[in-house]
Amino acid sequence: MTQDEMKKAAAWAALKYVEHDSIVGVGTGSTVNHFIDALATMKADIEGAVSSSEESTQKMKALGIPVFDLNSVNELSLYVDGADEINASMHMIKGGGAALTREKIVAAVADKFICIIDSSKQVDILGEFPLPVEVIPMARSYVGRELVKLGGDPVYREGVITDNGNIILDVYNMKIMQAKVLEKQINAIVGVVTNGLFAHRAADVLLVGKEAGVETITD
Ligand SMILES: O=C[C@H](O)[C@H](O)[C@H](O)COP(=O)(O)O
Repeated sequence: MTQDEMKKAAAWAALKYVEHDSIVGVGTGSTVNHFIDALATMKADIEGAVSSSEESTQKMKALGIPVFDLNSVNELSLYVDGADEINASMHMIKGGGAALTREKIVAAVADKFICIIDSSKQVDILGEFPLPVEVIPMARSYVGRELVKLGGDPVYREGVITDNGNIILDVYNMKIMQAKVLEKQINAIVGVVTNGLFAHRAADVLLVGKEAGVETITD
């Protein structure tokens, strides 16, 4: 099985959590793209989706899945998204595709977060994958200096502007032992919109695509 086939297997396994007539929170990325393909097969059975990025919105609209503004939705039973890394506490690093802020917002509203990954994303310690931080452009240098004080090596992601008009700093060389603490510390830096640690809003169910099939892990 290729890595993409493992992503696809995990993504299709998430379909069974989708409730009849519901509005589904949809993440962003190559794994979620498989989920959107899967969701399209039951579009007549759901009300629609709330999207976490322009990329996912375009794909869903092209497949005929109605996309709702989050402000018009009172509750979401489900949010389905991938991750760049996830540990045994279901804490994640996300934002490899620069969609972290909208993902965090939609995930915050949802009752249940289903994380879909291939097995390469499971780690013992978070931080091998550089931690994305969305930053207001004029604060880039200041936030960079503050991130160095926290022990990281921030690198400006050249040529990337988020859906919210901001920039991304990727923080290298962080061995993240206390994800909740670090998530808060980084978010407290003025000029940071949010960071890609999802520890306060961790995953509830993890679906891992593996050679042998899809493993389900619950918190
Ligand atoms: O900004 C992007 C998201 O956080 C993605 O969920 C994450 O990067 C995983 O993406 P992929 O499924 O492409 O590995």
